[in-house]
Amino acid sequence: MSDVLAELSKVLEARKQAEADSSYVASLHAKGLNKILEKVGEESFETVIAAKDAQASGDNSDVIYETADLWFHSLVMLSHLGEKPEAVLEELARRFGLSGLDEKASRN
Ligand SMILES: N=c1c2ncn([C@@H]3O[C@H](COP(=O)(O)OP(=O)(O)OP(=O)(O)O)[C@@H](O)[C@H]3O)c2ncn1[C@@H]1O[C@H](COP(=O)(O)O)[C@@H](O)[C@H]1O
Repeated sequence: MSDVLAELSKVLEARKQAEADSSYVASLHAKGLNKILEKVGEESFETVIAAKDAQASGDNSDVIYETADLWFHSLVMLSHLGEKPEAVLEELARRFGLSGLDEKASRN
């Protein structure tokens, strides 16, 4: 796992015990899963818009910023559910070498 992801994961874990008025992450946990999912949905939408704008303008800076917001809120969601980012990385690692088309065919 990247150092950044590992470091952020540690901070997110610690924030589950923090006071809501001193931490944005703690305030999301205090508001509950629905609020966290609302943020994931909002950031997904903003990422899609930023990608369309990037295609038109040739400038990727906003799509990088919005993708960081999306990844961050997805990590808060996993943390709220008691999961670590390693679980997602392990799932991606499991898929190495498995073509998406072959995987889809195996389900049909
Ligand atoms: N990476 C992030 C991060 N990315 C985005 N955000 C926050 O996520 C929010 C994004 O929401 P929006 O863009 O919708 O802005 P908004 O309108 O203020 O949001 P709402 O009022 O709708 O909640 C902003 O408040 C950002 O500051 C983050 N907040 C925290 N982190 C990391 O989490 C750590 C712990 O943060 P605290 O819990 O606040 O100490 C920090 O040290 C950072 O490493």
